[in-house]
Amino acid sequence: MAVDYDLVVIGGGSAGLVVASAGAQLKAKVVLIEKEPKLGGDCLHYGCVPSKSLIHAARVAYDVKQADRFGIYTQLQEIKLTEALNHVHQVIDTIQHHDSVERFESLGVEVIFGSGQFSDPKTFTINGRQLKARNFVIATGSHPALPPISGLQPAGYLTNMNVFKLQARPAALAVIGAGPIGCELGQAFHRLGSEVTLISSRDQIMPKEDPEAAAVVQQQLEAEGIRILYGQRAEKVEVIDGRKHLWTNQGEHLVVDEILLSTGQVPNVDSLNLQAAAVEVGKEGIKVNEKLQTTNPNIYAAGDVIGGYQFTHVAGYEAAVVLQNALFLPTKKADYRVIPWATFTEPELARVGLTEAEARSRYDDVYVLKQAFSGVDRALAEAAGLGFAKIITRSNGDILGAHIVGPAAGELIHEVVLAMSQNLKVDALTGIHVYPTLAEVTSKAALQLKKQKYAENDFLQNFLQKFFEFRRSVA
Ligand SMILES: Cc1cc2nc3c(=O)[nH]c(=O)nc-3n(C[C@H](O)[C@H](O)[C@H](O)COP(=O)(O)OP(=O)(O)OC[C@H]3O[C@@H](n4cnc5c(N)ncnc54)[C@H](O)[C@@H]3O)c2cc1C
Ligand SMILES: NC(=O)c1ccc[n+]([C@@H]2O[C@H](COP(=O)([O-])OP(=O)(O)OC[C@H]3O[C@@H](n4cnc5c(N)ncnc54)[C@H](O)[C@@H]3O)[C@@H](O)[C@H]2O)c1
Repeated sequence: MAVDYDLVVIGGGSAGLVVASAGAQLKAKVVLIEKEPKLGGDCLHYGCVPSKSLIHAARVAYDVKQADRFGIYTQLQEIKLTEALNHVHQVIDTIQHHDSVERFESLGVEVIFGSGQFSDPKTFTINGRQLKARNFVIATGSHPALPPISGLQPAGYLTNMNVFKLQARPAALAVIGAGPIGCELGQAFHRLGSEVTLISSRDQIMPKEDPEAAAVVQQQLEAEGIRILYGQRAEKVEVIDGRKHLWTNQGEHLVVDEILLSTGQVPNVDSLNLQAAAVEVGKEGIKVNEKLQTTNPNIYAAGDVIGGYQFTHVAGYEAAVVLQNALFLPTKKADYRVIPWATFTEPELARVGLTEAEARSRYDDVYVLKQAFSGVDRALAEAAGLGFAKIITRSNGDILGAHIVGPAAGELIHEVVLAMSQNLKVDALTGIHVYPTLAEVTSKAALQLKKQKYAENDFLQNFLQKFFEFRRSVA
């Protein structure tokens, strides 16, 4: 049976845009469907871009407040949240040009706005049209989870979907959930003048991270004045005299002006009629195999909608895997061995590969190579000596993972990412680094393997001692 398209891509965000543009440039006939009136998805409109833009404004405010450390005395007169948010929206508008319909159409992609659904395993119906394609790609992303908190709905709450449209700064803000969204936005709002309480369901913030690295961020958040409630869950909310009263399961009672939810993301699958297409959904999202085929092999899925690593760069990587499999032979498997990510708090926290605990559960010969930023001259020059780099290796120098918490951690991690992706030994990171740079933290950490092994090797130390004694005696 002939079909109209090579690819129907559903969802115009990080994953869908890569599949659609690259597919069209490879001369496939591609249609892209987006339910919102703009392309770009969460990352551009409600996620990475607005959050990082607001974090930058917040950092400027913090630096101004801290300037007296360097003998610079200035008075911070006022912080206007709405003007900080203007910066956020200007950045979105600038990037939007790159994700414009015109640009995609000029690449040869047909763009349809609307919300459709599968009518059978080979047909997607939208705006009264039946689109038949050789392959489909579901890239519909995710939306914020709504935890079962009594009274939350009527009291009203913020999520990443509406927080960047606030018209006034909340004097007091409760942030429910201490994952990356809660920590990044909690610190940003606090620096912009809100009194912030972060509710962490665990006894540590950012539970997916190396505990020692997360503790450094935790220490900084608390030092700045953010209150963190540990091992507590928000349970009940009530509006009394115009303010939001929140109770936790430990009986803690907060009175705030706004509540920000950051309790995880849920895949966008409900309106697609996936049953008609024989596409199954699991606990985390659409079920896929290693080639990112759903339970219907002609339908692929990528990005947040399949759960797993919910990051823009992972969505882009999965899009590339899908593109190759859907347009050519389905032989490419997604490989998640070297996936980096960073949380853009200050200090930043970046990670790639295994944690120390994960590494020790798999191997007996694990080495932990650690270098504090307090031993990196450039970090001291910039008064940013908090944090460390930790590289996890095996005895033979194989790199299993790395965790960097400190200045520019999100940039610095890439040297380790390159080494891991190319299967280089940790020694490759000890090459000459420019002095004084923050990147020395990686080379100094990497050098620790040789140092630790030498410290363990009594035989070599004794041998060298005797060798030099002998040489002195015959000189
Ligand atoms: C506050 C926040 C900060 C973040 N910061 C970072 C960061 O710094 N770095 C990072 O790597 N990641 C970050 N992320 C995660 C990142 O935004 C997501 O992982 C990424 O956007 C996922 O891409 P996607 O293509 O799967 O989904 P999206 O980019 O959300 O795209 C999905 C698209 O599908 C559309 N859609 C949904 N349903 C339908 C339907 N039925 N029909 C048609 N279209 C539909 C949506 O409107 C959307 O345009 C952040 C997320 C949040 C919430
Ligand atoms: N810098 C980045 O790359 C970045 C930034 C922000 C978000 N993201 C992505 O967005 C995704 C979602 O982020 P997130 O922070 O919402 O999710 P998350 O799942 O990482 O963290 C949510 C936290 O909220 C807790 N929680 C759930 N219900 C609670 C309750 N009732 N009370 C208190 N705590 C509760 C959970 O236990 C969890 O620790 C992340 O997985 C990440 O991939 C990435």
